[in-house]
Amino acid sequence: MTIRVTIAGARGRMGQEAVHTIMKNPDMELVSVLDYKNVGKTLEDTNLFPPSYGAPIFTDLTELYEKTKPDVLVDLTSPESVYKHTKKALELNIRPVVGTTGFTDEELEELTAIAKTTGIGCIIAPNFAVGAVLMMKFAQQAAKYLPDVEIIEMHHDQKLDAPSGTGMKTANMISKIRPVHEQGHPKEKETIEGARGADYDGMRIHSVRLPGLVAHQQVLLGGEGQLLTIRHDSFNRGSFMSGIVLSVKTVMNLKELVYGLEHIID
Ligand SMILES: NC(=O)C1=CN([C@@H]2O[C@H](COP(=O)(O)OP(=O)(O)OC[C@H]3O[C@@H](n4cnc5c(N)ncnc54)[C@H](OP(=O)(O)O)[C@@H]3O)[C@@H](O)[C@H]2O)C=CC1
Ligand SMILES: O=C(O)C1=N[C@H](C(=O)O)C[C@H](O)C1
Repeated sequence: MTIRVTIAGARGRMGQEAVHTIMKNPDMELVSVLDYKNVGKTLEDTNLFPPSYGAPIFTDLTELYEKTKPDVLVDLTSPESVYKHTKKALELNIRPVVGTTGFTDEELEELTAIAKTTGIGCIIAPNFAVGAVLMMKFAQQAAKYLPDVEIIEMHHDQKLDAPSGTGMKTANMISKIRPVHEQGHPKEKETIEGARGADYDGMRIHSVRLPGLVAHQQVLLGGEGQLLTIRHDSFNRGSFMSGIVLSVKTVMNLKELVYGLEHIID
């Protein structure tokens, strides 16, 4: 069976790469695009894609669903719009595969509840690169033995959210096995606010934004007389594409929300 896919965010850095990936996949068909520009036109009219890319562009997800009946919505947009898109897709019986980051814990809880009630599959993956998923899993394992952890995530300077979804997910995974405790000196004081980074259960997350970077993270685990560094680098957005393909295929057989690619690669 061919999986009918729609994409939100097709003009973006990730979206363009994902459009090519879906178009090349023999098991998938790109049936439409959700956007607020070029509405009523097709992807080829954006001048970003070859003439054969004829997927029609809609701004309203209900109309898009009625006219093109997608099985899956791949969302690669922005922290502002992703929650609304995901919720609406679940209500319309379209399975969301979400790469967009910036969800609050409350939003994730609410979407999990909606997916459970409706029985519609949904995958929210803060990082689709298999190496990044392994980095998070290895860091979680290591934190059992070295529970003093600092996370340094480094991204291109066009990124909207901080900390990154990957940084947040790493801290979340580690917090499941690491007892909450403050790190550093109990009397430490920041001379400049933010110097010690964001605080996640006592773990510090530092966000670097520079031109030239794509997506990189290192997890530092310190112990008496030793330091373990676990690092992952995405040098281009091709690194995320196999995770998107796997998610689109897997979500077809899910009946609940899965948060993180680690739950589906095993
Ligand atoms: N899970 C993963 O593995 C990865 C996740 N990401 C995440 O994916 C998201 C996108 O990243 P990136 O491609 O770099 O960002 P870009 O800004 O390059 O692309 C986002 C695109 O979405 C469009 N857009 C914004 N709002 C809407 C909307 N309501 N409907 C339709 N389209 C919309 C934007 O249009 P316009 O610019 O005109 O507003 C833009 O074209 C980010 O949250 C990022 O963190 C990125 C890489 C990997
Ligand atoms: O915005 C990006 O580029 C990326 N966003 C995701 C995140 O916030 O973790 C995934 C990857 O790091 C690239």
